[in-house]
Amino acid sequence: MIGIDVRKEDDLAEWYQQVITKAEMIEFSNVSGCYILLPPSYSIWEYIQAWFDAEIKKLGVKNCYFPIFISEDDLQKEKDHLEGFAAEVAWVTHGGKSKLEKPVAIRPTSETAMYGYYSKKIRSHRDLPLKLNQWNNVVRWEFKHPMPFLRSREFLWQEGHTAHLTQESASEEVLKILDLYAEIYEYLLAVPVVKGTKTENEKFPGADYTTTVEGFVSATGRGIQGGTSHCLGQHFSKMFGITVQDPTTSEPLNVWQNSWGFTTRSIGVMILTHSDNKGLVVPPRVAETQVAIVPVGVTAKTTTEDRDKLYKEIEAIAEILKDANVRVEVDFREGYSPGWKFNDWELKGVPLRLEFGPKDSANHVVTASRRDQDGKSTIAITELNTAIPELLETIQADLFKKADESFRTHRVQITDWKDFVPTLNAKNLCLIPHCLGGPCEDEIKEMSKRQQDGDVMAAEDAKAPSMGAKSLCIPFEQPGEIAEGTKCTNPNCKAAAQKWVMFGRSY
Ligand SMILES: O=C1CCCN[C@@H]1CCCn1cnc2cc(F)c(F)cc2c1=O
Ligand SMILES: [Mg+2]
Repeated sequence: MIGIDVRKEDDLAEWYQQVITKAEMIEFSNVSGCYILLPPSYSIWEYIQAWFDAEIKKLGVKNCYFPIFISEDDLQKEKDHLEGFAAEVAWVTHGGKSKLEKPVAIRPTSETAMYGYYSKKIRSHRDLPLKLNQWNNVVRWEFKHPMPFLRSREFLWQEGHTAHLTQESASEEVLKILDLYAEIYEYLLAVPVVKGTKTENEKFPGADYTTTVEGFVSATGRGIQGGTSHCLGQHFSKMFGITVQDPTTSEPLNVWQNSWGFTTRSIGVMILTHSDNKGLVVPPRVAETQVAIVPVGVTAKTTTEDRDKLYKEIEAIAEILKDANVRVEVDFREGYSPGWKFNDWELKGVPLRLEFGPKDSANHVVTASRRDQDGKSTIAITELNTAIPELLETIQADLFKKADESFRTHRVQITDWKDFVPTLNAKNLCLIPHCLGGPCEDEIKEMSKRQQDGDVMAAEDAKAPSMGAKSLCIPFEQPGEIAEGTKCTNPNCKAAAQKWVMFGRSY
């Protein structure tokens, strides 16, 4: 497989497509907006699943599976939140040749599939808290430009749906789940995120409030929603009649609910964050192959005996690494040069490559090359069982550090409106003192669509229809106090600023 023949900084869309196809992460299907997840990407999803599943089970969450089909009546049960989404619902209208009496929807999310059951199951406060999760797929017939992992018409996710006796119990869990989402990004994928609350404009209409982890694609300067944990309040329990008798007042009480979701979009954010012009870069914690060992110095002149001796030593080195719980592959493929093999492993994003040849054997060392940095180092074979795990940890930490520094420098505090659009155009997100008013946000989106005179549009902006900035979140970590009397940054808005809000163009 030849390498990537376009640069990330020159043509991001083409670079991204080449990385995911040449690293055999994705194959395109014959249905627009739907993609084949090949083993290299599915294995990353499995690492995410294994880690998160273990964590939510510690919280008492149980997995289940509800039907993919939702009756029209059930889907319509929750009208006001649906109205904004109706255009995305995929409907089944026929069974073979025969038209269905009533079309059934393919789940876009499972609230309306699950809460009828919740209403039956939850009779007394002793049935609370009820905590169910599904690992499944959902379909949303988006019309915006699809991008593998980031925006597809079918995607894999988990959706957690919990019911609680008290608002406190619900809101405590919402934040615990959000912390787990941030850990998936930062601990597993080495991707930095900002935790915060969605504004009224951007929250899930069916929720009291939505908390979110927001990522950043430095190549385009756009924000990206990475996972949401909603406090639904009593909205759905009133709609679906999920009530218990309050154990203290004996009055009927609508339960307090949460729902939280995390999707395969996270893999796309990881690819865009770390991968480079040599191809994919996979953080060690989610790399199926963490170390590839390539024999070197084997030429036509090498005797079969010497070659076999070298290969045996390589097998022994691989055993040392396996015993140290390192996921290692030896590359004895015939007919390919070491250089070809190096490029192939780099394309596939393997975090660490070891070379071993007659010279290394004579010196009892291996030669190590990190995927995330240029240069080579030698490691004594006797040190491998500790040095390799440490080096993988260092690679994981350095990948995060680099991405975190980049994200931090591209979150710019703005207090003067004249700086807002130019800062966006320089591929940044903007933190501004904001009044939190919805119409004001809409106006900011409009005003940031036009490029101010003389602004050189970034290459991809010139191509993509220029979009406005929307609010991404109200960061939990506010960058500072808002001085008394500070006005909203929108020059046409006379309201007082309430919070620092992170705005940006986004996916
Ligand atoms: O985001 C989550 C986490 C997991 C469970 N669901 C919540 C809210 C989902 C919000 N949402 C998001 N998208 C939707 C698309 C649709 F076509 C539709 F009918 C409904 C929705 C919809 O309710
Ligand atoms: Mg959507």
